[in-house]
Amino acid sequence: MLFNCICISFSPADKHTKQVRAGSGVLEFRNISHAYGDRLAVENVSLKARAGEVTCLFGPSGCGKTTLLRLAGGLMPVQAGEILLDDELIGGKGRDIAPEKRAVGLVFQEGALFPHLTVAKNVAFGLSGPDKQAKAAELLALVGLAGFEKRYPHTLSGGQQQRVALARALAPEPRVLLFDEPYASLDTQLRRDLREQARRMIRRTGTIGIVVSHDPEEVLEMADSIVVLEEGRLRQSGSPAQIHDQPATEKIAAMFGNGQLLPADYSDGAFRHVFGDWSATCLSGPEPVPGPVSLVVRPDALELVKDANGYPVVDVRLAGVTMTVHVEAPGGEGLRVSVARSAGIEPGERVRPMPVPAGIFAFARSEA
Ligand SMILES: Nc1ncnc2c1ncn2[C@@H]1O[C@H](COP(=O)(O)OP(=O)(O)OP(=O)(O)O)[C@@H](O)[C@H]1O
Repeated sequence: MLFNCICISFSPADKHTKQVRAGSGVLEFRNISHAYGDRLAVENVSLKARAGEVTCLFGPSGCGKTTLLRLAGGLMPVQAGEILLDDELIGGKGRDIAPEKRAVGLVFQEGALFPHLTVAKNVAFGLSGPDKQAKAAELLALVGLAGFEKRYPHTLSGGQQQRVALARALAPEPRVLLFDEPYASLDTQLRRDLREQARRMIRRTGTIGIVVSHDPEEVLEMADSIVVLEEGRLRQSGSPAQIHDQPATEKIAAMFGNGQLLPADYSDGAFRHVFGDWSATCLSGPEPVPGPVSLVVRPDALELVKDANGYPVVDVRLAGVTMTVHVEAPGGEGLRVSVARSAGIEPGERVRPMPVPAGIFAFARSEA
């Protein structure tokens, strides 16, 4: 994650802008590897981000997301592999185009605005020509901040500052917009509004949007395409639906959809575990080989059957239109189950968690 980095780099709209705006631009990472000293942070990553779309780089802390973003922005030279913008080499093979010549805009966490400049001057920074103030005003209106031109950053809320940062990044009509966890410090509703706004602007302007995030909810909401990284390697890429519905690994299955890991043994078409036996009809994806498996169980992939011989409900929490019921196995293992509020389940009752058909993921487990 890059913090408080005043680093908006771009070049004015160039001959390629029209092409990108028409929706044909692609930013491509080809076999990118990057090491800090002798420590490999990114290993042989290839991906394409397309114009008018949001591509989210997703993964746990330290998996290499920011490193890829910095390489795309030209903030570090490419050590191995190539970065191409519309088939033109911009980084790699000894050719590293300077950040200010890349037509790339960066949006970071709070603190990215120039504190001594008004909102309008922040947005117009880097623009030239007599109409730059008019253009700044137009962009501020687009991000819902008409009338804020003369204010200074410290008089704005965090969300307003981020909208100014978005307007400023968009001002020079960059071909690529890079976002590094830009809304991480803001409250949920504001984050949702700002994501939506950034998404609309990227679509409308035909910009290539790349967003770094470790928040699965944010990624599912914002992305057209998700790239999942683990320890510097690309683990899976695809649409939000593909990543959510056909996760390639146990970790990905668990990260999206609040998955819970449940060790089980698979044999004779049934999974045996601390909450009883489940038939293999619960399985989403390929059948595992018989033996130890890890089941990934999402709270909304289970139903609760009231059963005096079942497992105790130890807690019930409100979760919007649903309730989250915590069920406990004899050994203390817990399972969260999402049920309708009308289900009328109370702590102390006994229930049996049963999977909905095709709702559970199973992955081979090496240890017995
Ligand atoms: N300047 C640096 N010097 C040495 N190691 C670094 C440097 N920057 C990053 N790293 C290391 O490289 C790896 C990848 O870091 P990177 O910042 O790309 O991860 P990230 O996925 O963006 O993490 P986060 O979500 O925490 O920001 C980490 O192990 C990190 O410690």
